[in-house]
Amino acid sequence: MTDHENRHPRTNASTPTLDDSTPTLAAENVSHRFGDLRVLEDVSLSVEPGETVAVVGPNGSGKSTLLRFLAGVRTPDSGTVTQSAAGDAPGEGRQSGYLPQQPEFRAGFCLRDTLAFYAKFVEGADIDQTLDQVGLAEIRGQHTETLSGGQTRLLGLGRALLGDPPLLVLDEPASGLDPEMVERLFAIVSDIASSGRSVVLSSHNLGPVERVADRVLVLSDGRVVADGSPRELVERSGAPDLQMAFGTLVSGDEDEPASTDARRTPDEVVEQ
Ligand SMILES: Nc1ncnc2c1ncn2[C@@H]1O[C@H](COP(=O)(O)OP(=O)(O)OP(=O)(O)O)[C@@H](O)[C@H]1O
Repeated sequence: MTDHENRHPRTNASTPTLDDSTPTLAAENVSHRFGDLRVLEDVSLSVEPGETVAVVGPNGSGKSTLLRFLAGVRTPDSGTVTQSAAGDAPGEGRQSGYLPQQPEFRAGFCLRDTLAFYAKFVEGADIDQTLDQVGLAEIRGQHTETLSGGQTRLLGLGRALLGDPPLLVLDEPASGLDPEMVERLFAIVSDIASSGRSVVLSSHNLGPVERVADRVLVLSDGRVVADGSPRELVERSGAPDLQMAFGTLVSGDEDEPASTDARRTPDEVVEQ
């Protein structure tokens, strides 16, 4: 995503409303092709205020493509995406924050100046508090080009959090983070959701997803093959936990007991 897209996301955003029953985000029958490749087919999704929805699935199943559409930085071939800032969630004026899978920042600027640049486009952003929230306060003076992959992702998370938007769309926010930061990241997500904001994230970290997500959408080859609470999906698959249920859910064999395939860890599925 370009800096321009980050500052001026294109969405079908509707006028913010005070009606609590309005979903923060609604996607209906989203389909998309890249040339001959069908990447998404009839994906529908609704996210309520305060809800955390995780999109999971194997590599190439369409998660990032879907999240770009949900964030409003790209438009699908067909279907609609509507963002509606509902209730009294904070962040009036900015409907969503987006963390792309590979956040990029201009070299030669320190972290604080970088967030200060983006904060100019956002009402009520607190740069120091945001740097503290994502665990980068101590290196606020460091230049962006000297950051590790995980630190760059945390800075991207900080950019998405600026101004407390009512909707956060986070593409693999935990990728490349050490175990402590993974826990911190999912704790931040929990805090955000408990303050009434909505989060859609994609992740291969199914342990934290099972603990934090209210709903899990499982994509396989661009289709939704399962959608439910972590507990529902685990029970439906017959596996002991979401990580073990993954293979069964992706293959659509939920009536079968957890197979050997289901016992592959997400990492094994990812790194095939
Ligand atoms: N710009 C593009 N042009 C052509 N094909 C694309 C493009 N972007 C993505 N694809 C293809 O679309 C499919 C879905 O990609 P996407 O990045 O959405 O998957 P993903 O589920 O996020 O994967 P991962 O877990 O590896 O990040 C893949 O087959 C990918 O190669």
